[in-house]
Amino acid sequence: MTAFVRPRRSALYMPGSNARAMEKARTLPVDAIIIDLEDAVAPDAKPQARDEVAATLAQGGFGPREVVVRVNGPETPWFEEDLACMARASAAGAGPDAVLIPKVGDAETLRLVGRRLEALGTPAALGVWAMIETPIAVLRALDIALAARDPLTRLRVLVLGTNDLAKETGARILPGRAPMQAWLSHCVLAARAGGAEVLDGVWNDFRDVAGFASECVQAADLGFDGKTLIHPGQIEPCNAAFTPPCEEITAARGLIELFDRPENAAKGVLQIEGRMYERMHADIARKRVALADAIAARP
Ligand SMILES: CC(C)(COP(=O)(O)OP(=O)(O)OC[C@H]1O[C@@H](n2cnc3c(N)ncnc32)[C@H](O)[C@@H]1OP(=O)(O)O)[C@@H](O)C(=O)NCCC(=O)NCCSC(=O)C[C@H](O)C(=O)O
Ligand SMILES: [Mg+2]
Repeated sequence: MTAFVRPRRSALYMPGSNARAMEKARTLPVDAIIIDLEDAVAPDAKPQARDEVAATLAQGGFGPREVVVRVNGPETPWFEEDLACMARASAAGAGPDAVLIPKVGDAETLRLVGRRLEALGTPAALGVWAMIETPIAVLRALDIALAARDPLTRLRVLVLGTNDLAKETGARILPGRAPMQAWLSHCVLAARAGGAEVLDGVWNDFRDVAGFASECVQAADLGFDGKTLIHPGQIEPCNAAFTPPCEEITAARGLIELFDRPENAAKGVLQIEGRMYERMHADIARKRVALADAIAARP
């Protein structure tokens, strides 16, 4: 049986106070949208934005796009009502697919969120994503990611917050991201160890499409499942970088077929045109084919 694959190549943030952006999101070729109630919404506008987001969710119309709402953090005065509002929407069948918790500092925070969701009677379909965007979160990334194994936490995806990381550490945001590469790779490793997916941070200079495209390729090379975005102009280069190329998928199907042949049933290793392939390469090929098929099945 093939596991269900949900492409998360591109996840576009938009302020929960921007009705035009949320309307536009219904037509954009993006895999996920992240409606923000945290940093993109000014403190005085938060209660109204929360109501508008609930109304937008009730209208629906997002099709296959995964819908995520970034709530304010547990230490803020808005958290309880943000979470309660999403729990009510979810119970009414009009909730997001997940809530994104900002500035998660430890696994206990995720258990606290899980317990609140349970207490609010939130359907199990509502998942949790966690932002890794503080020095302590990067240092504890493994512990946080391992929380994905505890069903109480509902944790599915880690999301890097590279702007907050730059703010907290003093590291510069440079092309190629040398100052942050070790942290990025550490978070990818942690996510894989815990069984969560992991999305890269945003590229702020949204008019620089070439620079953005090369950062997407870097993120895919590092092992991220996708990247978070701030502008619709970033969607297509991002999807392109995280979509397995046709030639790769043709070769992957060939490799799977070769290992599946009866005459190769007892073989652990094959050579094709001077290159070694083990069964682990067929496993990688199966994953890539499953992702490509899931992308191709999108409307
Ligand atoms: C950055 C922006 C403020 C720029 O907006 P704008 O000046 O309106 O751009 P354009 O004129 O080029 O927009 C063209 C059309 O596209 C629509 N649009 C723009 N952005 C979005 C969007 N994000 N989602 C959906 N639609 C969008 C405009 O409405 C225009 O449409 P039309 O009317 O048809 O012409 C803006 O892009 C923006 O607000 N971006 C998101 C900002 C945000 O959410 N920031 C918070 C998350 S990022 C973060 O916090 C990262 C993390 O926590 C960390 O620490 O790193
Ligand atoms: Mg942030």
